[in-house]
Amino acid sequence: MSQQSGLQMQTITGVRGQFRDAGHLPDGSVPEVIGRSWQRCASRGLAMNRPARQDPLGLAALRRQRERNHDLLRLATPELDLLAHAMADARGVAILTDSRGLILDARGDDGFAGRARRVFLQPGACWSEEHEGTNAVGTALAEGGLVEVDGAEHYLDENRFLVCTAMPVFDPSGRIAGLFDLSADARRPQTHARTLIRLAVVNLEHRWAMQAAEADGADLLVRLHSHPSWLGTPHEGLLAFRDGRLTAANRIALGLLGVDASTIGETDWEALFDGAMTGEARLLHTRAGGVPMHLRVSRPAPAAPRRRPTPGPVAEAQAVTVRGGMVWDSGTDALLARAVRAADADIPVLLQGETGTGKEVFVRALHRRSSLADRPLVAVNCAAIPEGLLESELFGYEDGAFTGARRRGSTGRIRQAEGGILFLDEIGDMPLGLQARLLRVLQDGEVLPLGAGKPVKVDFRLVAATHQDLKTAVAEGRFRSDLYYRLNHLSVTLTPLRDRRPLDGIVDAVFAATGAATRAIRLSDEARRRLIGHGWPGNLRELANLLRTLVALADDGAVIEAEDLPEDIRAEAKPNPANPTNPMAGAEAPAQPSQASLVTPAVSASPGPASLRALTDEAVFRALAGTGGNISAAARVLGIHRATLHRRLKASG
Ligand SMILES: Nc1ncnc2c1ncn2[C@@H]1O[C@H](COP(=O)(O)OP(=O)(O)OP(=O)(O)O)[C@@H](O)[C@H]1O
Repeated sequence: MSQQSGLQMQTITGVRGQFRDAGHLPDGSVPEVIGRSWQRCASRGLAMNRPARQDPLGLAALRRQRERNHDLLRLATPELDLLAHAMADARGVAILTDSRGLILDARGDDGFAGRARRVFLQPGACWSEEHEGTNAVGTALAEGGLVEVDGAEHYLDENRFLVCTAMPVFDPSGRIAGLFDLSADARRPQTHARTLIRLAVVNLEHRWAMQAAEADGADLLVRLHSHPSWLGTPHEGLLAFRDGRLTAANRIALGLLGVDASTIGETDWEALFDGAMTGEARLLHTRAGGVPMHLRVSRPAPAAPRRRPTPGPVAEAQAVTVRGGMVWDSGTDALLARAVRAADADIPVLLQGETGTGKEVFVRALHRRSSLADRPLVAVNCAAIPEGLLESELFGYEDGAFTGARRRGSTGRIRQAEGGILFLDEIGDMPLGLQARLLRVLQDGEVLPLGAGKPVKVDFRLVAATHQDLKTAVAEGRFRSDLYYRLNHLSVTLTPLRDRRPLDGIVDAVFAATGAATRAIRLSDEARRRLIGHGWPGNLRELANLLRTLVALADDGAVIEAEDLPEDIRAEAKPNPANPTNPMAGAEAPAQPSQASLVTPAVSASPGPASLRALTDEAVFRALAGTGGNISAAARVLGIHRATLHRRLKASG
């Protein structure tokens, strides 16, 4: 996304005026795609100054729409999770809509989500051009491709505070099935939205085409590209045939063949290729355009074989479930059920656990399952906000409360959580002075914004989390005992990964949640044993990051071997499922364990320069998403200099 400079802003404001008053749009004054959209809006009689007007669906109706788009929602979850993670830090939201622009899911920064709701950028609202004029969602659907709408390029005056990038998702029959959108405040630079969204769409469409080939009983799967080293990456073309007839394709394949979606279900091999359907790897010419294409032909991967049950009680082996891409062992599931009951009964929940055990994931699941699912969840990481800012961030301030305050004051995060859940992460890091103020809010049910004369009533449920041992912090005088007792009504401690059971089931489920099976990627028995025997000082974060990266970097059909694992996991002498002697067990985890070594397979396994580019894109996407879009952190994860990463993003953005 580009951020409009002050000058551009003035110019476009002038252009808006001319267009509104005289219907005149000077050549080159706005991007062509924006100009076309403004013309469409004007011809529908839409006025630029029309106030936000929407009638978002209620919960039951929205649920029905979500059920109707069940395949899209299920398949898009991993990408939406990653995009939401990136947007949480970029202070924006990631959105998934249906094919008409109805918002099915919106996640990311809660503060921005609150502002977005004021213009109905929220689940249940429809952002087609008919409803909202020029906007990334509606305009990308109208144009059928990636569209960015920045600030005053929005048609309605009210939407000018937004900068949005959107791209439609095509299903394997070539129809628009939905769309990803990244929206944020137009004043914040969002430099990598285009790259993130493109990679998300390419990944999703590739996975969808693979699944469709399997589900439709295709007897032939064809991967194609003009350059052979792109084969086996999400950037390859995919075609599925049954009895010689084309039954599914991804958008890349249609583009490479120079045909449109109407050929799916209608055309056969001979109409597409200038050569017979024989052999496994071939170079054939396309009928349309005669371009030479490298093909890899295979039978679609059969459903992944079930593992033989591992020793141990059957009930344990079944006690791992995957929901929304997250993995729940029955022990943690039972803790979640208790925490939901407590939150529903307005009992504060205190969540403790080592770093990476999934505390934040737990709280988001708690919110979704609780009776407050349609109310706000406002998350504040007390360790991430500088001490001097935390007070105003939490409690808000009145107009002109202090120098530098935004003119119109700020409600503060506590009041934003009104009617919902306030999640105070890393509460052990809250300075003592603020602990006293927070205690007062909890006791009195009212908050006094900075510079305000009188307090404001508040009503919210509290969930607090920390990786510190709060009892010790109290004993050492770093945490107020009265606040500790106030928070600690229901205390939930998330078990470190090394002590969770069944650990083999968790490793298998986290691996399955990466979507490995749809690309026929397997773990060798030795690699799996090593993973089960590792001490996992970084807990679920370390396991999930490692498996996602290994799968992203592997070729389709590959077997991930023990040699592909990072040095510290490979080097562990005696794999042992319970791993009680692991020297790292119980130690404070490093901030980003093993991550420098994660990228090794990307380089060593890459088959060629073009393919390396695709794999790098994938690794960059994962690293950015995994670090909330933070360039420096992503560069560290990838083991490259941040300037190199900037350059790479510019090149692909
Ligand atoms: N139940 C789960 N299933 C699969 N992956 C998970 C699960 N919980 C956590 N993860 C992975 O671990 C990462 C970190 O989770 P989360 O941020 O919730 O941990 P945390 O305990 O809050 O960590 P910290 O204390 O460092 O803030 C997630 O982004 C996800 O990749």
